[in-house]
Amino acid sequence: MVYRVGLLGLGTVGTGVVQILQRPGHPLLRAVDIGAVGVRSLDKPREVQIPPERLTTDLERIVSDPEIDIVIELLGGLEPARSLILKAIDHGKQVITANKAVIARYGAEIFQAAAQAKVSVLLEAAVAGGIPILQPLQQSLRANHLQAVWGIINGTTNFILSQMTQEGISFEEALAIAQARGYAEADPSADVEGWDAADKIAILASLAFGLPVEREHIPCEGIRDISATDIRYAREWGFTFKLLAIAQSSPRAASSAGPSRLDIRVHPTLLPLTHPLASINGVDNAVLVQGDPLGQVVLSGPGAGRGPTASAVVGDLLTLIAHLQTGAQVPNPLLGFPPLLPFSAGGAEPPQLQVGIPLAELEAEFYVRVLAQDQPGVIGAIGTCFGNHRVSLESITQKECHREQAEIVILTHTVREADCQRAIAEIRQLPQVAGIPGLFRVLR
Ligand SMILES: NC(=O)C1=CN([C@@H]2O[C@H](COP(=O)(O)OP(=O)(O)OC[C@H]3O[C@@H](n4cnc5c(N)ncnc54)[C@H](O)[C@@H]3O)[C@@H](O)[C@H]2O)C=CC1
Ligand SMILES: N[C@@H](CC=O)C(=O)O
Ligand code: NA
Repeated sequence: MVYRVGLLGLGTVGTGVVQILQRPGHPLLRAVDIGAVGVRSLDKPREVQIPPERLTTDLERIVSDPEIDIVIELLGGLEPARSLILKAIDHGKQVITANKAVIARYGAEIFQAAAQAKVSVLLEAAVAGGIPILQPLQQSLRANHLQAVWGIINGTTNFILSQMTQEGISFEEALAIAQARGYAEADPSADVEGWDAADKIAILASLAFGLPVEREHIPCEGIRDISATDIRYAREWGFTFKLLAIAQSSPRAASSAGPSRLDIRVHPTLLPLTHPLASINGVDNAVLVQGDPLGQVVLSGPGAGRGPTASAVVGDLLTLIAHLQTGAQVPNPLLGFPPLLPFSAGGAEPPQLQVGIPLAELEAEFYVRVLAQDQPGVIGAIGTCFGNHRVSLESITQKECHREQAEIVILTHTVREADCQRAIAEIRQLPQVAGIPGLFRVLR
């Protein structure tokens, strides 16, 4: 039996998929025929050889072609990717995609359509590139009550932060390298602003906690405000910067009768150098899963790039073919979008989790860098502002002084974010203060 694949998109990942399929390392892949490849331009020079009659700009035709069994969507962006996936499902095709942006927003629609059409939609490549994480969450880890998923799940930003830390190169230089290596999204704002990590944590949380996660409800901050100075000071204090995506159940307050809440967010974070995620560098990603009775598991590896991402896509293809050969359907991973996935094994009730907690209500330690006139009493004035809002300080240090401006760096104890923000607003009003260029959460 031959399985005919229709490939949509022949960019970084699409080319990697063709390269694997043209030199198959697994006998099952010899049953795969690349029947059609949808591209934007027929004349563009390619790194892989595709018979010209199989290249087409008519992507609609591929997803409705009765000869095609499996559609692999590697276009990126929301449209036409979403419509093509839905049309492929409608025509009874199995679908593989790496498109987290589409799944995070339209997962419910897509998985409902797939359930109706009795086809599978697989997306291991969409989260953490080459690291197998969706399958483990769906199967090997299912016996647990999952409590937390913390991830470094954007390769571009982890690469940029690592390069700025280790090589001392600028943000722009590091981003240009990440783009040249094929890590970044077509619009790298999605990486830099944290939107791509938010798409991925929406998918992970939906799967881990078995409930729908509205993408817009995820507070999201990117890495643009992290300067080389902050990286250096953080290092001196034993911390490193990471763009963390967090999803964790947060027990309800004793006074509240409401449901427990799902704390879900993306933001730059200072982690102690001893933290299990602190040593994840370069384009690598890592996902830390905490559950009961499991404890903690960390899966790490290459999170972006041609080879690793294509490896995940072709892994899904193998899973699909193995199932098709026995007539079985691969269980769809994301039925948690509508809350159908049980929270734990054994048919327990789905959790009553309210999704999203405003950042102001959360607690963290904070790193703050203040620029102020180098005058007697300025540290005292800053300390008083923090004290006025019940923000206790672990450390307040004057660092370097440039043209009579001192850099004062503060590390708070664990405080409510709203209190810290009120203190910061008051500090900004001090006549000696010129600005607060650095304000970041510290998690341990
Ligand atoms: N590059 C990476 O490291 C990773 C990428 N992904 C995802 O994989 C997907 C593909 O990413 P890349 O290969 O990096 O992107 P890319 O931009 O290198 O490739 C996309 C290709 O699709 C083509 N395309 C886009 N819209 C089209 C249309 N309407 N008609 C015909 N062709 C069209 C583009 O011309 C381009 O050649 C995206 O969803 C991305 O988020 C996921 C994990 C890692
Ligand atoms: N742009 C993404 C690609 C993989 O998902 C990233 O940098 O992680
Ligand atoms: Na993956």
